[in-house]
Amino acid sequence: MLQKYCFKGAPPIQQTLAMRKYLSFYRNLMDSEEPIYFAVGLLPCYRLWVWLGNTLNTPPTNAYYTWKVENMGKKEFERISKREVKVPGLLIMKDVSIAKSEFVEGEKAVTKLQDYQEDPELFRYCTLPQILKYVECFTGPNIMAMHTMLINKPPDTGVDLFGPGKKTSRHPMHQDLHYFPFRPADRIVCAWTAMEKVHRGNGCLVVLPGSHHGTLQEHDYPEWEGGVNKMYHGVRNYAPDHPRVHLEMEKGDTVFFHPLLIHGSGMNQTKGFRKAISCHYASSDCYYIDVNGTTQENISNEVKELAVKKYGADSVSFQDTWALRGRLVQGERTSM
Ligand SMILES: CCCCCCCCCCCCCCCCCC(=O)SCCNC(=O)CCNC(=O)[C@H](O)C(C)(C)COP(=O)(O)OP(=O)(O)OC[C@H]1O[C@@H](n2cnc3c(N)ncnc32)[C@H](O)[C@@H]1OP(=O)(O)O
Ligand SMILES: O=C(O)CCC(=O)C(=O)O
Repeated sequence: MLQKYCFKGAPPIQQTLAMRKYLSFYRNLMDSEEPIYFAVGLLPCYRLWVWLGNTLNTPPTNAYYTWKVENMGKKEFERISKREVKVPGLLIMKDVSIAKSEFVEGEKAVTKLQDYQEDPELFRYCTLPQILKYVECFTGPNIMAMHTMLINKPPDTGVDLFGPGKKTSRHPMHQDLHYFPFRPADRIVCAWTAMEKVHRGNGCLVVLPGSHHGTLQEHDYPEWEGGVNKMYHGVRNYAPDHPRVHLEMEKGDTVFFHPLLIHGSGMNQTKGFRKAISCHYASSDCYYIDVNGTTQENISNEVKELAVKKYGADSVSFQDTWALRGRLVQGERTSM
């Protein structure tokens, strides 16, 4: 363990007065009280770790970076999934194959946290300098975090929980620009970070290289027998023989991609959940467009319907749903 945390030899740490007091407090508690008091006594420590994690600027080269990423983001995901914290505006989405099941609970029932921008712990991802330094190359200095997701791709093997291999964990091939009523496309970029090793077996991202040089295509629900998740539209026509690249990634690896890039993800054939966190950024100098009469009208209607149903916002426009959710992460909020 000492080696794992990069200690060389026995650490020459001497107890200070404060440390002695701290330890003797716990020792007394253990000696004189029921075990539950000890557990309660440790609670400030639980809060302290989170505070330390948030306060320390730990770059990916630091030996504790992986530990921190693993413990902070995943812990917050668990707390949200168990409804221990309630985050304003956040949608907790279940996979379509289990949406109506009462038997799957907690984090196993959650396929995606949509719009986590009001959760300080998760939103810290969108503000990481290590990410923003690349984002800025696309957006310029005024940066908005427009769309945030933590994706918990469920197993789709047909084992116990999810029925006989419905393949609903797949994400159809699509272009993210289909969802966005703002332009120009070249000032929008997605950062997608693997929260664990992702590979073909657990449904890594699949991309059609070069497709971002094309135009926005018509999207709709694919005709999948096992059902399709809400708003998982796919490109209607793309050349089936177009070369594909599977993005196999290590935990913490991040890919940045253009909103016209045709991409999706495969089915998760493992028994574990495949987690990734993402943010779509746009320059705050972008401008909103009217999508009525365009191929984006179908998604615009679905999003407005959802805004009415979930938030009672019946006069909200498609553009407003984005303006309300967008958060400035760097520079000035000029037009978005
Ligand atoms: C003012 C601010 C406004 C904010 C608006 C927010 C807009 C979100 C916009 C998303 C933009 C996405 C941009 C993405 C770009 C990247 C590409 C994607 O990820 S693309 C993908 C992006 N797409 C999204 O992220 C979708 C966003 N999520 C949602 O829309 C909701 O989670 C929900 C409606 C699917 C379920 O709400 P929930 O409260 O849990 O459920 P209920 O109990 O209310 O049940 C209602 C009915 O829905 C059924 N049902 C349940 N689950 C599913 C399912 N998975 N599939 C299908 N159906 C499902 C359920 O069985 C019931 O049916 P019935 O009994 O009435 O027959
Ligand atoms: O994480 C995935 O499985 C797919 C995510 C995706 O396609 C997207 O964020 O646009």
